Amino acid sequence: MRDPDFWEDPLEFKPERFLTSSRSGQEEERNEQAMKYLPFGGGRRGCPASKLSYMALGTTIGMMVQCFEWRIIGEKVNMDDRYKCFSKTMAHPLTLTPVTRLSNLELKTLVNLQT
Ligand code: HEM
Repeated sequence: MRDPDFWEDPLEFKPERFLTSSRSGQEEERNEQAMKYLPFGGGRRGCPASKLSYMALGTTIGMMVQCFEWRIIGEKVNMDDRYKCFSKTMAHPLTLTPVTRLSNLELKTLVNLQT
């Protein structure tokens, strides 16, 4: 994932690196980018729910951050990784404890708004 042969500044958080131009003549660049980032697989057996998931992810992550403080064990997250089958995974699985930021009343209101 963080291989400098494939990524410029591999250790920097740069989500804009996945933005591609929609202008014609950039198809090769778009295809290359598409093969670098494959959270939903690709081709005929790629995830059929990728668009649904992208829509849900923003809300889900937003609520996780807004409603909970995520406590870790220790001072900082160990980002070492290792290969597991075909993909990389965390060498030391992350354990988090969610601590609500909201009062019970606020939580109930939020749940009611969503149903
Ligand atoms: C963040 C959420 C999700 C991720 C990261 C994800 C990722 C994946 C990946 C990597 C594959 C294998 C693709 C391949 O072999 O090339 C896959 C397949 C599949 N996913 Fe998802 N998926 C997500 C959500 C969902 C949801 C919400 C559904 C259903 C509502 C779903 C339904 C499927 C199905 C049916 C397949 C099998 C497609 C096939 O074999 O033809 N996925 N998904």
